[in-house]
Amino acid sequence: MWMGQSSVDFIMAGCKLLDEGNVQSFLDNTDIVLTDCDGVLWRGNQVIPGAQETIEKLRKLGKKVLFVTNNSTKTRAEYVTKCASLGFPASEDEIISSSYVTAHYLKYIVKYTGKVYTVGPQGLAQELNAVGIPNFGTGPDVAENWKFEDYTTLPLDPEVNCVVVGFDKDFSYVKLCRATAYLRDKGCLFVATNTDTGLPVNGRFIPGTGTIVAAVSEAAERRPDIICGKPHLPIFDTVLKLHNVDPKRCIMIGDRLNTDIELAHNCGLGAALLVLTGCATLEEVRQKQSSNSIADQRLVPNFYLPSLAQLGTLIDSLK
Ligand SMILES: O=C(O)[C@H](O)[C@H](O)COP(=O)(O)O
Ligand SMILES: [Mg+2]
Repeated sequence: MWMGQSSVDFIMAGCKLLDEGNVQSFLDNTDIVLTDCDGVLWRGNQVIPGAQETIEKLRKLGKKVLFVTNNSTKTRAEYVTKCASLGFPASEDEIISSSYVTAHYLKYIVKYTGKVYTVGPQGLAQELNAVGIPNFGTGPDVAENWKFEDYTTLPLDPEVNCVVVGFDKDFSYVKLCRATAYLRDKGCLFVATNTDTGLPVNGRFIPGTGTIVAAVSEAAERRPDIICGKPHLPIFDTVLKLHNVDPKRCIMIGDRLNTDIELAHNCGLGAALLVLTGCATLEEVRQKQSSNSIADQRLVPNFYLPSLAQLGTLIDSLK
């Protein structure tokens, strides 16, 4: 059942239901709403009921809404099209995707000048192209009648000094071998767009980018040097570069504790609101809430709602 618990029989000290008693101060302390996409606004191409209306109401209240997604499958321009088609009109600069963040981080922060071997989607390849970073690897790559000795003769491009892993629906054993061959050289940079383990699509959970990153990590016996998406800083650094916001006046609305909610803690945002239409459950929040580990406490949201629709209803109650 997607819509979370119908009633909650426990009150969690650190995490409160957003309600008519606290929503006014919640909104008064907010100028910028960073909203996650998969699991908050939509699941695959299925819009979550009430999400469009709530985004519209937030904008009517004068809040700047930014779409901050770990999804690396599209360029920002393609996200503008997707958002418009699903009823969330947005400009490119209002969309901060892990594909865009990864390309810009490599170009302008790492100042990477070589070629990239990409285990990832077209959207990521196009964002890398847009900043002038040559890359290859996207698309199907399978070997018929594979023999193990083929692995030792895989041609490696000497100009590749970075492997980037994103959401790759064409992931294959051959790609795993190529990525591993490059990454066995410790001087080759290992970059991941994000490490979400799964995402909600049309009522099912499908394996996320994190499962592909984990396969490459295990085979190469190393962890990514850089992870660009939530909860890591590069994606919020990009928000700051594009919009120069005050983190304390930002709230993060998300469906996953170890990306959306943890980002809020990592970046000192004003508050984090969890909605129960995607990955996380209240039981998970309760477990983190009652844990003694600081790492777990950083996954606890300030507020929760069954879905974004209820925030729209609360906004109506203020009139
Ligand atoms: O597997 C992935 O890449 C992620 O699960 C997915 O794309 C998350 O997107 P978000 O919830 O950040 O919009
Ligand atoms: Mg999500």
